[in-house]
Amino acid sequence: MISLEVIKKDIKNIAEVISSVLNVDVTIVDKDLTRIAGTGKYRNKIGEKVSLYSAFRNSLDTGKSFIIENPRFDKICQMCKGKKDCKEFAEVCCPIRLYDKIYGVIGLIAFSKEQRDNIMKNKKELMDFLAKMADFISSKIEAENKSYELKLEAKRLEMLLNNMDKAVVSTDIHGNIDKYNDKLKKIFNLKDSFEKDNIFNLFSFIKMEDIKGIKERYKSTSFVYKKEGHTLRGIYNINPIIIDTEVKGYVFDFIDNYSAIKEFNEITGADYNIKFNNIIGNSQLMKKVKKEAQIASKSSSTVLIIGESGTGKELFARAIHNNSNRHEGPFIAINCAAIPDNLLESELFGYEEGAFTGAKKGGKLGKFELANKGTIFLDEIGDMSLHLQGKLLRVLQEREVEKIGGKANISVDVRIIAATNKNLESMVEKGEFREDLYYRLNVIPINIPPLRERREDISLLIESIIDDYSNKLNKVIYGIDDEAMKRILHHSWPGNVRQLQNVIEYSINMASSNIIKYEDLPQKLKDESKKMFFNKEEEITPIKELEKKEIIKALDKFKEYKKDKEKAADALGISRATLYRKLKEYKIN
Ligand SMILES: Nc1ncnc2c1ncn2[C@@H]1O[C@H](COP(=O)(O)OP(=O)(O)OP(=O)(O)O)[C@@H](O)[C@H]1O
Repeated sequence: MISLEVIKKDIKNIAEVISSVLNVDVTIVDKDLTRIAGTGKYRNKIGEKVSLYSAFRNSLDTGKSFIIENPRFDKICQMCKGKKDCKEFAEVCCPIRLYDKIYGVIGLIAFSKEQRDNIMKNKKELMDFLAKMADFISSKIEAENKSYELKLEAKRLEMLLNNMDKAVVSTDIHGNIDKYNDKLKKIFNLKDSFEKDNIFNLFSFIKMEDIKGIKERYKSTSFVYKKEGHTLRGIYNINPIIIDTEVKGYVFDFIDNYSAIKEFNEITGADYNIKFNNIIGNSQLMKKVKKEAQIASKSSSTVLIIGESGTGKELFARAIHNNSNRHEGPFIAINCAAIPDNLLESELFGYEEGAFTGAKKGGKLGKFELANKGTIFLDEIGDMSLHLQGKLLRVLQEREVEKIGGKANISVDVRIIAATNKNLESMVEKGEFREDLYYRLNVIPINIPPLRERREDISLLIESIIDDYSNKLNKVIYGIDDEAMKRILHHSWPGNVRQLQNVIEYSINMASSNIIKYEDLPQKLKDESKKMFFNKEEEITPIKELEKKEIIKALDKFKEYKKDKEKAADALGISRATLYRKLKEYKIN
């Protein structure tokens, strides 16, 4: 809510007009009872506060207009401290209102009988006139409010624009620059005079034909900007400003390569922060692998990670990147098996505008370009076609990328980590994988052992997975009982850690107590246990151990009952006395 002070020049003029028309003294106060305008005797008192118990206060509080015909005797005057010395013959108050808010009061004061008679003669006309004057002031307030709101909005937008990660510029339909943010000047290194320029002159990679007729956001076109030794690569979008189906202008937003990579990583939900201590495993085998990977992280040579599916190959690749001197650069992962060959080529190497039918305007940045100064993780490299293997080999040898349809090669500074669950050596023998590429990739091989070869790690992994998933699933699970653990330890874990995660997630869902029990495990795992019962290879459990386990199970089952021991003995098919004897024998409390 603005104060009348803001429009005091107008208010003073209005006070003078009223005074000269009605031949009485005029005072106009704001909502804090500060005199904003005054005529005659009150001219010298502008800026002072009027009495807290005055008629003005009454008008401000009630929002009503009134005439005090008999000052000192009127009800309103009873609280007034200046009552005794009051020289007024009459007083009129009219609030200044805009919608439901009162901004101040116009007051007329008669200091002579003649002035009072004047007021009393034309009461109605006078009140109408004052109401009109109050409305006039209100309209000024409204205009001022609007201009204040506009200023505030403009400031807000300016702050928003300048705090954006993207560089932004808006133009009219002819491309004349209108507004822009600080980031635009910064990333393109622009001189002040650029504002008078036209977007097509400023950025030659944007063509008038590109924006003509576009009715919706034109997305992710890559650009290269070169001027006076300053080069910038990135992606831009064109957003038409549409009002009532008509295009009125455009907003262009730009992100540089580095931000594009960050955006890419956010889209894929990549976890940036994997470190070696996030990789669980204390077995001798894992300790050895972690040590090798730590050494590899300090080198820039190519790493080939070999391991079955779900053993943590990507986890290792991320930890290597995060522990390397490239950790501030991007980590770009791409699964070579998940993308059809022709698309994989443009994903990896990008293409120039017009490289093929259907190619996007402005072309496309490849993952190698995006990974510049960072690491590219080529997962499932064994699934890459021989044609792409050849292109990849060239990148490894020349450290340059050849874009599809590109005239010049682009040099890149990328560390390559490849991974496979296939036996590349036998693929080489069969002619399915290029031998030269295999040797280029296999500079530092890291073999991740499958879970079945490091069963010592299983309980640690389970602990961490339980922590993780009970949080995610909002359940309180403290651990796993011996029987369930034994079953898990005997499983062959073809899906490795990923499969273990699935089994624990399932069991946490099924668990009806705070401990995962055998019955909570997936049926497939339990069925295997039955099969194992008949398997001669399996170790034999001593009868006494089986008996002890069944007794514990029965006690646990009936622990909530008053006659728990009696019920447990019944279920076990033994007498209570025998149960007590066995509890003593097996030292069960
Ligand atoms: N040692 C480990 N400690 C903690 N979590 C692990 C470990 N190994 C694997 N994981 C987890 O198991 C899952 C699978 O790991 P990851 O994707 O790294 O395996 P991968 O070998 O790359 O699998 P694929 O070959 O199928 O791509 C992930 O959720 C990962 O966090």
